[in-house]
Amino acid sequence: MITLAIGTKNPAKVFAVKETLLKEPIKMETVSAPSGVSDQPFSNNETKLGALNRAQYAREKIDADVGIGLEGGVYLHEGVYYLCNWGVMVTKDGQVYAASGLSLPLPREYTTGLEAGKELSHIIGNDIGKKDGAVGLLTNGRITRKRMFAHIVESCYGMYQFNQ
Ligand SMILES: O=P(O)(O)OP(=O)(O)OP(=O)(O)OC[C@H]1O[C@@H](n2cnc3c(O)ncnc32)[C@H](O)[C@@H]1O
Ligand SMILES: [Mg+2]
Repeated sequence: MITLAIGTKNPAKVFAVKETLLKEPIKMETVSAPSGVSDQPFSNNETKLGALNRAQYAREKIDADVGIGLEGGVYLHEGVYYLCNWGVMVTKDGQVYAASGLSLPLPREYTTGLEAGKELSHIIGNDIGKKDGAVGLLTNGRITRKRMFAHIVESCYGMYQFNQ
């Protein structure tokens, strides 16, 4: 049995981790963890760093064997803003497993607010980040934030297992 610290209280992220790793010999605990980056990350680098910071903070906070952080952001590609999503898993002995997930173009109507410094979840409203996410909205409910992050969690944990 290993212990895993989940670096967020956001239900979409927490359930993505808990449901994915349900059958594994893991004791899971959620920890409110700061990302250490902007509330609205603006690049893949910044988004990935936010996930890493949350994973490390959460793991250290409860001295767990493993920590995981998940972070959403946007980046500019060929003049269009895309959503991006990253997960990072860290271990007590310094292993780091990072994976990125679904990336989708954002419609122009949302990007004006982003450029004015607003957070995407505040532009869309309705607590979207804690529910189906922008990915859920833009895929007409087919790929929810939980499902998208579950894929990332599965990938990080798979890489962790492969290396034990
Ligand atoms: O910080 P916590 O409490 O964990 O939850 P959060 O919803 O703020 O999650 P992030 O910091 O990872 O998200 C960064 C921003 O992107 C927003 N967002 C919402 N849905 C998204 C999606 O599908 N992909 C990327 N970013 C999304 C999110 O609400 C934030 O404004
Ligand atoms: Mg946030």
